[in-house]
Amino acid sequence: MGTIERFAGRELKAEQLKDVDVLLVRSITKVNDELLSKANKLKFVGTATIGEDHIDKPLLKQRGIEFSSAPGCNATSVAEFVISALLVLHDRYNLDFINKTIAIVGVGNIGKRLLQRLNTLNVDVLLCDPVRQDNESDAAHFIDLNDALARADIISFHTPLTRDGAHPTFHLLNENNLPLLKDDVVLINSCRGEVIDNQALYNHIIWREESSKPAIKLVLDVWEGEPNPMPALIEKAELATAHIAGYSLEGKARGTEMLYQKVCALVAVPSTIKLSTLLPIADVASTKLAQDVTTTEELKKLVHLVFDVRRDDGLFRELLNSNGFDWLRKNYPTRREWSSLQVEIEKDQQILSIYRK
Ligand SMILES: NC(=O)C1=CN([C@@H]2O[C@H](COP(=O)(O)OP(=O)(O)OC[C@H]3O[C@@H](n4cnc5c(N)ncnc54)[C@H](O)[C@@H]3O)[C@@H](O)[C@H]2O)C=CC1
Ligand SMILES: O=C(O)C(=O)[C@H](O)COP(=O)(O)O
Repeated sequence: MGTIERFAGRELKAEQLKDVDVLLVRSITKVNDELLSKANKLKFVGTATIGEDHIDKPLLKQRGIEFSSAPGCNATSVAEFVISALLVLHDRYNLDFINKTIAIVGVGNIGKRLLQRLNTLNVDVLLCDPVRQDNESDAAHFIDLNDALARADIISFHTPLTRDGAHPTFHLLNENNLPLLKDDVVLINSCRGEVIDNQALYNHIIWREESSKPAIKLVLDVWEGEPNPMPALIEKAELATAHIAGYSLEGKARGTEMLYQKVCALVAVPSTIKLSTLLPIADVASTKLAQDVTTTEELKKLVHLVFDVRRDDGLFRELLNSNGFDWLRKNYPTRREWSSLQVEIEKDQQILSIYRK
């Protein structure tokens, strides 16, 4: 479709965009006025990500530059990251999330996929999404944030990072509402680090320790100040990872394919490459069970056969200081989604692909 020049995500300079028609980025490239100051021919900006907070969209609109992100591309990956993490906590503390109340804050593509999986397991779920609540007629099933924080045993954040509008999410969880959390709460953030005030969270953790209160069980994939997360907060996390919740092979490939389709349309070239032909067979592509999955322990074995987040937590703690946050993400080992595993239930000779979607 044209000449391709590659660049390191954080190092792109304005001068490199002179005479460039199409710019394709990921989340670590800030597309702003300074970067586009020499972009004299730019027609399209694409980000192979769900999040758009690194893109100055009003600027692109004002300059007549078309834009596309990759909505939902790695939503399944994040939802499966959350359940993999919850199953680690089951292993460590016999914490059976299936019998707990889970609040999903932000019920969009990721929140809905997480809800779908939790519904399959008959988990009691609370939903908080004031934007949808404002705009949908049947909004009765949404509750407000403070209610969710006070009632939930497990809270998982899946909002965009926004600083304006009716319901901004910057520091959504902060020193004012952290005290609402239950004593034995599990707190998961795999959306954007800035949605939780990290300093306030750390201060709250220390306050709990000094008050001999139970520790929050913390699962953090995203951090304020990336690529330099707060070391003291890492130490307090049950599971700490380098912004990889969306890093399944399928998720990355879907994001790339979505931009490929957009650029093909832009330059009026037929799209000929199909994602499905590019994905390799998973290392563990099939397994046999004597009977269907009926316990959390059995579910844990199956889910962790595909992806056990302790692998990524171990790499993060081992290599962050020597190799760095960006290196961990750039060298992320292959990880697949549940749909890559076919499960044969011997009992009744059925071939099931559990969790196909
Ligand atoms: N850690 C990772 O690797 C990844 C992180 N993400 C992050 O997760 C975010 C969510 O992804 P999706 O669910 O696909 O986006 P989405 O746009 O489909 O859903 C976001 C939902 O949050 C809701 N929301 C907005 N403001 C809110 C508020 N103040 N309180 C509660 N809900 C609010 C929206 O109404 C929407 O329903 C992305 O914007 C991105 O920042 C996404 C993919 C991977
Ligand atoms: O899709 C999103 O939004 C994410 O947070 C991705 O995980 C970002 O991945 P990179 O673009 O930082 O590789």
